[in-house]
Amino acid sequence: MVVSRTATLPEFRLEQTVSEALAHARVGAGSRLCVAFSGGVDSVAVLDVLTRLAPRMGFELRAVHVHHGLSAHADAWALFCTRFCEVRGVPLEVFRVSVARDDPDGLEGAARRARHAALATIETDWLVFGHHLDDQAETVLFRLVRGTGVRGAAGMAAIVPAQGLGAGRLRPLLGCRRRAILEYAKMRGLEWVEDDSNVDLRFARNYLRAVVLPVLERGFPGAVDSIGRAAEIFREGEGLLETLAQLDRERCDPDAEGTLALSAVLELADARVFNLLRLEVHARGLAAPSRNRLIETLRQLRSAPDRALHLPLGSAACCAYRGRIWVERSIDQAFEPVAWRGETALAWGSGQVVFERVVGSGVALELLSAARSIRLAPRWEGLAMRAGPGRPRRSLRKLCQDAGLPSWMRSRLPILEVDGEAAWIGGLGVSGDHRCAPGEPGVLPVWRR
Ligand SMILES: Nc1ncnc2c1ncn2[C@@H]1O[C@H](COP(=O)(O)OP(=O)(O)OP(=O)(O)O)[C@@H](O)[C@H]1O
Repeated sequence: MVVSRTATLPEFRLEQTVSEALAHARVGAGSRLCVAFSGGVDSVAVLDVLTRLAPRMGFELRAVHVHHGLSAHADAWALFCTRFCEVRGVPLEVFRVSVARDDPDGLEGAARRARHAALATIETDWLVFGHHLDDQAETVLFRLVRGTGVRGAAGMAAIVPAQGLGAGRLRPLLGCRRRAILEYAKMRGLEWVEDDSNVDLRFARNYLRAVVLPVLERGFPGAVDSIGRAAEIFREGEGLLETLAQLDRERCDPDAEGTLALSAVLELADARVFNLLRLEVHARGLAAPSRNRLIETLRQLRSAPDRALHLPLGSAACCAYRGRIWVERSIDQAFEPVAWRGETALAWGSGQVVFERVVGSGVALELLSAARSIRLAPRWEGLAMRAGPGRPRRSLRKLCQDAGLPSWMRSRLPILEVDGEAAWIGGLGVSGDHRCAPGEPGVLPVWRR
């Protein structure tokens, strides 16, 4: 969505901005909206506008307030939110979260994480936030000074459609200046609360908001608008880079396991390899790797394309083995056993294991139906398996050596454990004792990394 920006904002303009954003997101009769309601002026303004639009547009409206329990005023804010919503007949839910004071991300970061985790549990079509253009500029600057790429510099999106089970996210005021929202709130005679932590300059974001941005705007009038516009251009750029990465991915012979042909990857220009690896990392929900790590990874891949490699990429790792390359969560993840009750797929680390129904191959369905316990598990003490019918039982270490699997892969292999026995091992195959006879129905696990 292209964000429309307004310098001065009489009452009707704010309402128009919000209704345009709703129209872009195709919010209409029957849509469920839930305002993330802090009680601050931004979410107060959003909730006020939406309360007036709801009867006209026919959407359902409610609100949620997250009580962090950090400020001495936290109870008073929750009470304010409750009253504000009561008067307008908007159902409000108050979530209490606990925030660790010694979190490595700092208090601010930990509170944000706890808030987002609570909001992610809300069942609604759209979560609506009060972020505005000044917030956008602050976010972009914050990321730039801390180090970011095109995705980070794109700041926040006005519309983030729902993915999977989660709600979509709407920021209908993203094109409005903070002062225009204040003006609106005063004109409507609204009340709001001021978060005392917003003035604490020890917090990096507050310092940017209260000190850096005003100085910048004095020297460069229009700086906030320019940063907002740049963010939109970065967002377009991000979309194009993603498209390019997807095209490159297709050229690199992707297989069902999510691995790519290393030779095809190495034919790409360096910047395209970095772009492709960034997409692979992002697709697994992991933090973007630093540029230095990407440069080092590519250097090693180019200098030893035949070696089994496990190269750190921040919270991810780039793995190369027998001409294939893939990205996965870095080695320090813990793999926990998980029961299989016939699901079509189970998560495994940053990937998953998909269970395909087959005939004449895979694990015999008859054995699975008669089993008392079936789990997907990491290796266990004394684990042994026959690589084929009539073959000797071999330890996991020996099986991996026979198959040329590097030792760093052993701890992460998914194993289908049927009544305490390995029936299938990811990367190695189906056990000779569990294999399906020709013409018989079977289940073939496929490990997508
Ligand atoms: N305690 C809260 N409960 C519910 N919603 C909240 C709360 N705090 C903030 N929000 C929502 O998040 C929006 C942005 O708030 P604020 O600018 O304080 O957070 P931020 O930390 O800068 O942003 P973000 O959480 O998106 O990173 C608010 O307008 C509101 O919609």
